[in-house]
Amino acid sequence: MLNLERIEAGYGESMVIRNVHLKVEPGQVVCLMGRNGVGKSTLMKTIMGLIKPRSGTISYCGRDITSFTPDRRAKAGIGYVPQGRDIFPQLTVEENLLLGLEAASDGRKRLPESLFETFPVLREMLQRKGGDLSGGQQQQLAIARALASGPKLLLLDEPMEGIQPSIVMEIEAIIESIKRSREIAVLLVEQSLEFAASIADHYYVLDRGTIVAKGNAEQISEEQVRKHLTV
Ligand SMILES: Nc1ncnc2c1ncn2[C@@H]1O[C@H](COP(=O)(O)OP(=O)(O)OP(=O)(O)O)[C@@H](O)[C@H]1O
Repeated sequence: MLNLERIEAGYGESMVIRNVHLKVEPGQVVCLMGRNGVGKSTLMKTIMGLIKPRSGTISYCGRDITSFTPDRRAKAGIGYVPQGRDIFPQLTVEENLLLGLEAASDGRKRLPESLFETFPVLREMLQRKGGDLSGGQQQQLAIARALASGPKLLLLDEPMEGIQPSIVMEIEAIIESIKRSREIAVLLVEQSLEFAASIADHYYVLDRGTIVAKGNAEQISEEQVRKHLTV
């Protein structure tokens, strides 16, 4: 459903992403791994349309979306949770969630009930300011906001970063439940090899902007980890 071919992207003169080919099939969880600073977030932003690739093509559900604005990509069914969450701290939880609905292509105006089944804590906090939530709750809000519009592909950039261990398990459980439904494909930037190996159908390892390893999650080898993932 998502197909990147020969993607090159960067900032100004500096080229960060080089010749990246990557695929996500419907309902799959695909993990993107790599050390800090190798270009994972840059690649996610390029998929979402926040950075224009210098060359290459991005197709989604058989359509070339390389020239689409981020807004059009969201309407086409791509949800994005950036690194650092990016919720609106001054708005209530409900207002944050309603903003997520703007990307809905089916014109829905109400938050789906299923959202609160997945994130019961958010129902209790609907009138609280986003900024008053804990880090883990903000992350849940950011994921829920991206899911509110009913995307078919969810881009999750390091959702466990900076979150206390007990909440990490909750976020992992949410990603597992998304996977079980097989209705939404997930491209997940993840540092924990253990979680990546347990959840991913496929993985890609990025090193200095290039894909240096890929395969089924059970194929991740000790050697690849040593070479490309440990600092
Ligand atoms: N806005 C920007 N302008 C210029 N260079 C940038 C910008 N954002 C990131 N970079 C550079 O691009 C490279 C890749 O950064 P990126 O954030 O994509 O890496 P990453 O793999 O996601 O790392 P991390 O895990 O630390 O977030 C780094 O060298 C970084 O300094």
